[in-house]
Amino acid sequence: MTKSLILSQLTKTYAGTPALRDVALEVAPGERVALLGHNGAGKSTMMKIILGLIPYDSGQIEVLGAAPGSTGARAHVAYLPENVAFHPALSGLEQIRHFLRLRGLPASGAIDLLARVGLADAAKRRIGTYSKGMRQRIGLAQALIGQPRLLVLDEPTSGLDPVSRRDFYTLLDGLAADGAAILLSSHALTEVEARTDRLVILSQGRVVAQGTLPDLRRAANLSVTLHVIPQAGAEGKLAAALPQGHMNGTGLHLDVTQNDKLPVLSQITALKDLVADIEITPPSLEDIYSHYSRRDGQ
Ligand SMILES: Nc1ncnc2c1ncn2[C@@H]1O[C@H](COP(=O)(O)OP(=O)(O)OP(=O)(O)O)[C@@H](O)[C@H]1O
Repeated sequence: MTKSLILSQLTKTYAGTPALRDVALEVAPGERVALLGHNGAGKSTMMKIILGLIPYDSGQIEVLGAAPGSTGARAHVAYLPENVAFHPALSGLEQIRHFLRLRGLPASGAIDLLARVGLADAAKRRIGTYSKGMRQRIGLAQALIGQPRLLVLDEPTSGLDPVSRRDFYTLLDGLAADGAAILLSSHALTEVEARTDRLVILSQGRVVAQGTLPDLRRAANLSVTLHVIPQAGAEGKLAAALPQGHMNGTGLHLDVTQNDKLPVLSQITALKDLVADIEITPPSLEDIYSHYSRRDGQ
């Protein structure tokens, strides 16, 4: 399948300070990819290069089979910047009509776009009276103009409440199901874990990990937490049988490596007269993210 976005060996330096180093990344049609990274990791720089807003030093980049910023690429790429700013005196409807006219499209499509982002009722109110989440949704309506085939979204859910976030991801699911490729940056690890297909972790301008969450979890080989809840009165015997753990208020806590997980679990199951229950907690995305960021000297 032809990829919607291909970056290879992409390098960018600002006045001697490297912002992207040898970055390789591909996004396929219908794929939702989350770009994660600490402040200053290079996420916005990568997005601006994809949009053709700033030049890069070396490497290759193909956006929908064309050069970034070329007419061919721009016709089908949508961008939602981190801080969207609109004219406060215009209503939502006037603003979207204006964007449609700029793209040479009929202004009559504005109300449908506003309805898709849940702003139909507020369409005639001035943007100056909108909440931050509503302004973000105007930005999203603007990004949906012209049925884009690649969406580049810089922290699109920052400032949105939980219900608006869920609605936003539902909208993205529909776009991806129709074949749009989506690249979004975020610091909200839990939500991207659930709502995207692949994670790319940038650290100091380098891609330090990419894959599905299970891929990253396996590669990071972080420990799994086991919480063993003793039968009433069996706390002492359980602690003696599993000296590698430590007792806390509700049970015995053990951190085990992936390799030790099954042997330790069978050791615990053999103690069934002492054990009431076991809870197994795999490493979270936060743990995995810190692991890769630390590995790169953070
Ligand atoms: N115009 C610029 N001139 C000089 N340095 C810049 C410029 N823009 C970005 N940088 C530097 O490039 C690096 C990458 O910045 P970038 O904004 O791409 O990071 P980011 O991952 O988007 O960060 P954040 O999560 O804070 O938005 C940082 O060290 C930043 O200081």
